Amino acid sequence: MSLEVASTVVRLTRSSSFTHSHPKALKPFDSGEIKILLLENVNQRGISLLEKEGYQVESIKKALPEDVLIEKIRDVHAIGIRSKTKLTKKVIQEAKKLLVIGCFCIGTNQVDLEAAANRGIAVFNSPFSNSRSVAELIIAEIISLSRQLGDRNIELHQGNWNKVSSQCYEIRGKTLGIVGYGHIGSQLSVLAEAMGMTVFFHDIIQLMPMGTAKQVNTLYELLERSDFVSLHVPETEETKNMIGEEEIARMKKGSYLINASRGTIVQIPPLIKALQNGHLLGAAIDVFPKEPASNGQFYNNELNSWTSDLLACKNVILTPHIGWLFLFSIIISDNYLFTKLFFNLKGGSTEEAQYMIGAEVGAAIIKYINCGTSIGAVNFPEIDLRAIQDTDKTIRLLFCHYNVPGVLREINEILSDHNVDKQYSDSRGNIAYMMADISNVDDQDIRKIYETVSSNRANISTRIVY
Ligand SMILES: NC(=O)c1ccc[n+]([C@@H]2O[C@H](COP(=O)([O-])OP(=O)(O)OC[C@H]3O[C@@H](n4cnc5c(N)ncnc54)[C@H](O)[C@@H]3O)[C@@H](O)[C@H]2O)c1
Ligand SMILES: O=C(O)[C@H](O)COP(=O)(O)O
Repeated sequence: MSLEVASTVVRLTRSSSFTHSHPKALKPFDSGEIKILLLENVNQRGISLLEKEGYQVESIKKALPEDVLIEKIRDVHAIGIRSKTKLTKKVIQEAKKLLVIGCFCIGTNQVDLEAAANRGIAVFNSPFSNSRSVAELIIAEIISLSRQLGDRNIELHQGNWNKVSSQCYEIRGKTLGIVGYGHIGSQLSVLAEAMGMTVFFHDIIQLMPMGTAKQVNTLYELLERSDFVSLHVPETEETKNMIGEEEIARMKKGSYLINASRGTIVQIPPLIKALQNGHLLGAAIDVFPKEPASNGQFYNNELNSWTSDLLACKNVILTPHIGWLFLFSIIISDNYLFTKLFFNLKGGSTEEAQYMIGAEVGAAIIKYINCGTSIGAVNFPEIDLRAIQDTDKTIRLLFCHYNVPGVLREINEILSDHNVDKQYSDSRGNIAYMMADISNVDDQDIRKIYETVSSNRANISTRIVY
């Protein structure tokens, strides 16, 4: 079998018995050939799962610059990233062997999802493994802002005893406005109500409120009614620059803004102005338009031109995109509140969230490579079939193609000499994906099926697992 075919073929472990039918454990045709690149310090759980499959796994702790990424991605069948790695159309076009992208996080805005789908590359993420951790951080920030904890902490670390109660409040009875009432927003809603807050939320879809929370019709209505505004929308064309001068002006005088969603949602210069002139009493910002690729002394005006102005504002909590992490301790750096995080080895939510993400996304990558299962993909038709039983000579054809009329008839004509045990097909936009389990296929027929299907006019990618 040629390398080209081999790399698109996965072998099933065959059982010796026909009488006791069991699902076949799928194994890569030559697992040593499946190369996986993991970036941005993916959790060990994910690494171990992939290594256990026999894949060649390279794990790098940071995000890579585009030129290095392009060099590396050419050679791999799967890539695992987090929020910093930009998989643009340009990068994806270079990824000639890539089958699957695993986002070991919630957000998928860093990937050109359409470009990936057009190349037959499925993208998976972990939609809610870290939602609770973000919601808990927001509660900590609401209390910290309300009591000016960040500033008091900085002052005392500098030897300055400044016991004040002016403009420090309880959060009980205050109003929280949540923009984006998905996994995180709704968790936050429950926690905030338990702390005695009144919750309003705004979302583009009608959603069932948790507890006694109320959905409001417009963003402006939410901004005008809330003492605290917390943003939990994904980055989309509609949410970019969502909170600017006009929106901040609509916020109540003396209110607070919290952003742990994406750095492009809030325009920082008008926020700085509102903090300087006292319209807002404080802000907590976890995400920034530009973020460094790795840890280090990178948070300065070179990164974002307004950084020093933001650092100079009172009652501003700045954290390095750690919404999902468990806030373990707070220390002071030279001139601003800097949160130092420790992975909580005694069972804090950090380890839990990252372990769950590693397990979930790692498993999705394996199932896609070995079985073709695309359930949970964010850019791709979602299909699966029952496991192949241990009958001999059954293969699974995985055919990703453009959604054009007549293609399935053409493919089924190719398969008509064989017995199609089961078949499933679905489409999403112009991309369609078909899975077919075909029994009684001889070894030489596998190549023939692969070659005829992959040369179909609508072919994007064809794989066979057996
Ligand atoms: N800081 C962090 O470490 C961290 C961690 C996890 C997630 N995030 C970010 O938080 C975002 C939200 O996460 P989630 O899991 O709650 O997502 P989700 O998809 O469950 O919920 C997002 C909600 O926003 C709504 N929405 C979309 N566009 C909107 C708009 N224009 N106006 C109002 N509502 C809109 C959606 O309908 C949905 O209900 C993620 O996309 C990610 O970017 C950040
Ligand atoms: O999208 C997410 O899950 C968060 O923004 C966290 O991203 P990270 O894994 O890069 O920290």
